[in-house]
Amino acid sequence: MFTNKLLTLVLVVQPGRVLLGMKKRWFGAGKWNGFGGKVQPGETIEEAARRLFLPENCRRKVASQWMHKIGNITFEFIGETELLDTHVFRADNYNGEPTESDEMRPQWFDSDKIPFGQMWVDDILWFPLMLQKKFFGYFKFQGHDLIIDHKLEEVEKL
Ligand SMILES: CNc1cc(N2CCN(C)CC2)nc(N)n1
Repeated sequence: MFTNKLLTLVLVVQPGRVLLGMKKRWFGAGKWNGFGGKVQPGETIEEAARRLFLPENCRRKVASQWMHKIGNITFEFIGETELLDTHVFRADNYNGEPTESDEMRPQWFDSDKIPFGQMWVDDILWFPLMLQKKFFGYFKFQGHDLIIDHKLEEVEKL
């Protein structure tokens, strides 16, 4: 019935600010979001998260525990048989200078000025959880802007 697409999402949360990127094309274009994409065959979810977040020249220099898993959100879109199994990471010790790519335009936001009006509508629901706990989420979407059902629970372990 459903197939599962493995995706990553990396958020950099520092005291008083969060790094987001404006998606410039394809799925989710025009929305601020964390950084991520598809997990390729043969790589782990963590490897994909690093590959998609860190530029090539930084990967070797960054320790593996540099990012840690904080959430797992499954997105279902009515009428589609592919679930988006999104693994969320935090990379708080990031002290690089984010650079624009053809996919994303990075920008720092004050924690109390997150642009939820220009983000996926689920984000306002789970962002508060990512600050201190780990969480499981499930969001059923009608189109791209309407959540018709969702579950969200904090967990000790993912
Ligand atoms: C459908 N709602 C979504 C999708 C989403 N995605 C889906 C696609 N990904 C590559 C990145 C993350 N991210 C958020 N924050 N909300």
